[in-house]
Amino acid sequence: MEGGNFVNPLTQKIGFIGGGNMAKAICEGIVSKGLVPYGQIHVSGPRIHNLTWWSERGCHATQENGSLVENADIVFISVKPHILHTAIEEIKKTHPIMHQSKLFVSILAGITLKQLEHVLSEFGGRIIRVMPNTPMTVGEGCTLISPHHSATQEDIYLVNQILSITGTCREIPENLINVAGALTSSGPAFIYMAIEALADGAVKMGLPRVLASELAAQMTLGAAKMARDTGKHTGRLKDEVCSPGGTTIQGVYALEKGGMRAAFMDAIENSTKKAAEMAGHK
Ligand SMILES: NC(=O)C1=CN([C@@H]2O[C@H](COP(=O)(O)OP(=O)(O)OC[C@H]3O[C@@H](n4cnc5c(N)ncnc54)[C@H](O)[C@@H]3O)[C@@H](O)[C@H]2O)C=CC1
Ligand SMILES: O=C(O)[C@@H]1CCC=N1
Repeated sequence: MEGGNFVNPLTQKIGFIGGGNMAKAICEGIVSKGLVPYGQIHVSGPRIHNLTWWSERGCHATQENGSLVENADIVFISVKPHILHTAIEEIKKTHPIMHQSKLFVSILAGITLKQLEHVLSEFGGRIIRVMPNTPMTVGEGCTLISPHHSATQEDIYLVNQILSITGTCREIPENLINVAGALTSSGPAFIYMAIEALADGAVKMGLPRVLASELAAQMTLGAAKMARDTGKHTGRLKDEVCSPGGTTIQGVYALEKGGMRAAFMDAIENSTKKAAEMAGHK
């Protein structure tokens, strides 16, 4: 699903168990597009003073994961994967029974639908596993979604609606979510490193830092749009930049000599393997 211009605001209350980087990115993305106001967003975390980012904006913050789940219609589980059990146990302690069936959306790397089903079984809720990325803060997210069989068509539509307003949202078989997530969710870190390294090179050659960083980011944005929108193979786009005996091919040679392609491939392999390890699969 692609984000469109017309926004039909949601009436549902959206909750986040864990108010860290990724939860903030989703919150910023959906509020800035007008899908929900801050006042319709709930968040929980172990220390209330760590939730000031949320309360300052008018979101409802609580230290109790149980009351968060009770108050929200859709619950994004957005803690670190190793905190999942603790966070869910905290709900059970204060709210062993939920009076309404909830929609749980896990953004946890590695954790499978089977594991989520097991952990959340007592709540009888519907479950969707997603893999978002932080660029949704600026409306250019790339989210993957793998619904559990407990999720209804309405649930899937709703979660698609929420996540596609901040970029794209693509349904994917669960067996591909670790590798696709390595590309889309970890990938931004790899690209930031590339942007930083390119800017460093320009600084080394005398360009002021601020200008180098700004130009590197804008250039990357343009190159990404070319790769996405022209329909041309990236190899052809590269060839169109490389004049015979020109400047660019000298840089291409340096990257090939430095093993740039193999390094990026290794990065995706390592991140994919780590996601499987997090689920307990070696
Ligand atoms: N950061 C990213 O780019 C992406 C992260 N994810 C996933 O999102 C999840 C969160 O990652 P980040 O936001 O980066 O981490 P983070 O460390 O910024 O956020 C985690 C939050 O959980 C809170 N927390 C800790 N214990 C808790 C508990 N018992 N109950 C409720 N909240 C608790 C922490 O105070 C913190 O605010 C992870 O599972 C990660 O795999 C997925 C895609 C991208
Ligand atoms: O590094 C991580 O584990 C998380 C999941 C994908 C992006 N950040």
